[in-house]
Amino acid sequence: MPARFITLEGIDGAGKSTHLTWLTQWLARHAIDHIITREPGGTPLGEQLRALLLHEPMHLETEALLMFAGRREHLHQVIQPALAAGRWVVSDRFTDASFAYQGGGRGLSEAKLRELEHWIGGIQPDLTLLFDVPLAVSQARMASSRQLDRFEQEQSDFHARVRQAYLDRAHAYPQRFRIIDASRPIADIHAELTHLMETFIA
Ligand SMILES: Nc1ncnc2c1ncn2[C@@H]1O[C@H](COP(=O)(O)OP(=O)(O)OP(=O)(O)O)[C@@H](O)[C@H]1O
Ligand SMILES: Cc1cn([C@H]2C[C@H](O)[C@@H](COP(=O)(O)O)O2)c(=O)[nH]c1=O
Repeated sequence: MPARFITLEGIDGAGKSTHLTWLTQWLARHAIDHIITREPGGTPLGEQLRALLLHEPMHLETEALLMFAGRREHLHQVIQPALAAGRWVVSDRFTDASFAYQGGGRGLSEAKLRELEHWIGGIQPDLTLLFDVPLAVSQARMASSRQLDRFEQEQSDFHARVRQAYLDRAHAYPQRFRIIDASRPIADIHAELTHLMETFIA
């Protein structure tokens, strides 16, 4: 089976981390050699950029450039070598997050985002799991979590635009996106993921 590149996306508090744990166990049960990584982050430099991006105020274009700078390094150091070695890569967020947050959320033009994507030689995931929840659900989940970062602290209209941008991308790229209603009980979501992953590897 060729190595596959899978990404997990969704607004903050949608449940990505919860389902990433499940997916890691599913891959291990199927003896699929894989790595788990994340954005922003995934490399030592990327993790330093993550700390800045999540906590330091900055211009929108600086934010977008740093997201893509970290992604360039991530592709070069981690993602492409793993795929070339036959290992699956699962990334907690990737380029779709820039289109959703810097594009939909903050209003950076799609043309600029596409240019950055092209510039770093961005690849497309084979499968993108979009965990979709209404805002009220994500906000209730975030309320019970740790200290909120710069993105999580944004107003609800920001998160509404991010959600809509994700859904628009999912509809624009139906061949790789799967929209998962993540407002359901965790067991129901994992049953759907089981079916989805079995179909994906068939
Ligand atoms: N389907 C669900 N039903 C009920 N609670 C859930 C569900 N999914 C996740 N949760 C809970 O919601 C909280 C947030 O989940 P999680 O950390 O997985 O979200 P996340 O999308 O990864 O957030 P972030 O990206 O901000 O880390 C956790 O307490 C988790 O247990
Ligand atoms: C890759 C990427 C991420 N973001 C934002 C989205 C989240 O609010 C944070 C990361 O936090 P998480 O708990 O790891 O989900 O970063 C972004 O705005 N643009 C991006 O390209």
